[in-house]
Amino acid sequence: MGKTIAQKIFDDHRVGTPDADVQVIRLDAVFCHEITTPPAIVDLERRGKDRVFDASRIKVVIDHVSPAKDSKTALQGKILREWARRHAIKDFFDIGANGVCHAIFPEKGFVRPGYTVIMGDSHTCTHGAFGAFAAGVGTTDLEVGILKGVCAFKSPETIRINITGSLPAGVFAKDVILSVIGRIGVGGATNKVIEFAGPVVAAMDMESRMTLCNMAIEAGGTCGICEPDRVTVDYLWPFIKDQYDTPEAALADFSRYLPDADAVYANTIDHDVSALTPMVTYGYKPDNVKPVSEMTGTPVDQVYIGSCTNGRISDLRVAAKVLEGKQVNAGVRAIVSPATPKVYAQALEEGLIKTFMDAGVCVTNPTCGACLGMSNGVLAEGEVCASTTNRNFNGRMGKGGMVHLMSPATAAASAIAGSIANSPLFNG
Ligand SMILES: CC(C)[C@H](C(=O)O)[C@@H](O)C(=O)O
Ligand code: SF4
Repeated sequence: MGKTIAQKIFDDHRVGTPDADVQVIRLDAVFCHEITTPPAIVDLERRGKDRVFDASRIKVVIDHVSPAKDSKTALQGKILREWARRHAIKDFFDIGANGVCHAIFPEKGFVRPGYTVIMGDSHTCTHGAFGAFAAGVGTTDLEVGILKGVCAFKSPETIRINITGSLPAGVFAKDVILSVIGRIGVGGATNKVIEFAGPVVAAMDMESRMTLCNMAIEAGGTCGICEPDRVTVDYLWPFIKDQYDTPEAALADFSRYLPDADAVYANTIDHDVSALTPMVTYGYKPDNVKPVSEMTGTPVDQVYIGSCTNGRISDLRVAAKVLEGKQVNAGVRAIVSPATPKVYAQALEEGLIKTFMDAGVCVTNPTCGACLGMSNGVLAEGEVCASTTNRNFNGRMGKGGMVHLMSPATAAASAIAGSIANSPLFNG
């Protein structure tokens, strides 16, 4: 019987019985940030188990509230910092070098096709864009992962979503994933892996694939996975060139993880995007999705462009293209948070930061901050935010605040209009 990508990865990493419903797998990497790792560290210390399975496989960042905004967040950073130092964890990214976890770890080349990765963060699914199995876990699993380098998962069932047709101009990966979630619902992939495939995904760059996989969890998915291909190899080449003679050799190696033609899926969905228009959410669930044209004119108080979904350089380029020579509406405050220092530096070099500043946008340091309503742009009661993030839960960006999820192009256009608006990049 043929196998899916996740099944092949599990086959490579399984410790113990292959047929068990719950399978224990070896971990290639454990990622950590300052919100969920400190409780695991404190508990491990309390139990006399302050050890790590392999310091070189643990990657750590302070990203959610950075710089610290109060004594509580300062303490979270301190616990993580001291732990990383104590265990000689080399890959630790602190103020000045830190960025949003799901942007900075791929950028550093920490994720490879076939890898298994866990993190105490629900959007760990992002890393599946590289053909890896990457899942968010709770404190107990994180502790076991840190200590022993293994994690238990139910045998992965997979939904295959073939993105077919061709993407119209001005319609982006964010619109695709919003339309997919709108179609299958917030529970549509519960406890399943989503394989994103088809010609549209094959034509996407790695950043767009990360945007797709990032929101797999918003449909309940454990992980979103893309097939490793030449695009994956080219992105990773600087990090793997010592391991392989040629990119072709790397590709041949990674193709071990391609799904078999007769792989067995829980469900296969063909999702044609040829007639897709820019999408936006309207309620408090990520599957409350409509075309932007049906929400045009909805007033917004704040526009936020950033996060692990859409804070990468390609996102900033699109936003800057829309904002070039324009002004942010007087009734709106607009915030851009480049996701990593590298993204920030690149945006500076390309003049994107100047474009944002000239338009009246506030550019912050790389951090999650506003995305989860913790700092750098928290909404007041009753306020509305047009946002490139991934969650529109009630109060997500501030108690009593409303969030509309959209692409960077739509967010930038909404900043200019002062209300939800289609970008001029889309001429539908
Ligand atoms: C803080 C962390 C636990 C949380 C998550 O797991 O997703 C955060 O990143 C979020 O997006 O809400
Ligand atoms: S940017 Fe937002 S969604 Fe992503 S990890 Fe940070 S808080 Fe979570």
